[in-house]
Amino acid sequence: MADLLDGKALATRLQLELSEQVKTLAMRAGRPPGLAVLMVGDNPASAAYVRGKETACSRVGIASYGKHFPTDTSQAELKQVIQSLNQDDRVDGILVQLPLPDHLDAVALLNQIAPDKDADGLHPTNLGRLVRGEPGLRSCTPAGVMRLLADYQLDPKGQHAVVIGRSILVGKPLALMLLEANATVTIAHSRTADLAAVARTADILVTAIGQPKLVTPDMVKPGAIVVDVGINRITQTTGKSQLVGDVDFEAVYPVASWITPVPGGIGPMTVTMLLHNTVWSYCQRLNLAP
Ligand SMILES: Nc1nc(=O)c2c([nH]1)NC[C@@H]1CN(c3ccc(C(=O)N[C@@H](CCC(=O)O)C(=O)O)cc3)C=[N+]21
Repeated sequence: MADLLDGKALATRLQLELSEQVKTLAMRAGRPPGLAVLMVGDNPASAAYVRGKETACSRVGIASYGKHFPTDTSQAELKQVIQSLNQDDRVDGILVQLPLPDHLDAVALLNQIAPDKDADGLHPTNLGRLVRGEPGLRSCTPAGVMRLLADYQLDPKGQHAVVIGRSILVGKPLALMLLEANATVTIAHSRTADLAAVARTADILVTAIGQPKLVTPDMVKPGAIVVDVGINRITQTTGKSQLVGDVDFEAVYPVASWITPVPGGIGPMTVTMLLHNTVWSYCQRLNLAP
């Protein structure tokens, strides 16, 4: 029978700590930290996430400079907006909400963000720092996973971690962070032969796929730690919409030792790490000790 890894409770506690820290820092610096969130188009899920980020910013005293653009905004225009935010001294973090509409080249835009304002940690410079084990801005979702494990004193050292998913947003950076924490890491994905057998060897099983109920109990070693990064909105037979992860929670719960719920697991940790990154950039840029 598993215990819950309560991301929501930890996120609340960390955001409270951040708000105290920001109060003192802003007094010394004469201005609060600033985060610019760029959203293009009107995907309702993205709009909800962006609102969540803005609420969290105001909770901890970060000024948010949200910008919302119509779906048909051009690459050139967005590039210019990012360049002016790079120059804007009030802005310590810049985030481009993904996914972008099809006509836009997301990677090219992420590359425009000044690495010291890259709140999402997706710029090649920051991903390169992660590969080399140097300090830098770390991607928010994987950083949230690591912080949650650390808070529960679940040390990945010597453990076999299996990450299902190889995205730049989650799977790849998370595999590197687990490696940095001395886990033995396997990255599995849609072409992995006998995924169930690979998953079953995991002491720490992380899924970041975006497929409801992908992880069933036969894929989980008894006593494993299960971290569910999936965020899937499904419509129940009753017509109600519900947020679920990649793990068949009810069925896996009895097999695992620790498990993250969805909602209330990694989602709130992701937002908290974004705030943390913004404050970190602010301290670096202003030469403040945090
Ligand atoms: N550049 C970029 N960076 C991102 O970090 C990024 C992104 N684009 N695009 C979309 C994904 C998704 N994402 C979530 C963040 C918080 C919750 C979250 O807080 N979820 C709550 C529930 C929220 C609800 O009920 O809708 C929870 O899991 O408890 C979910 C998903 C960040 N993303």
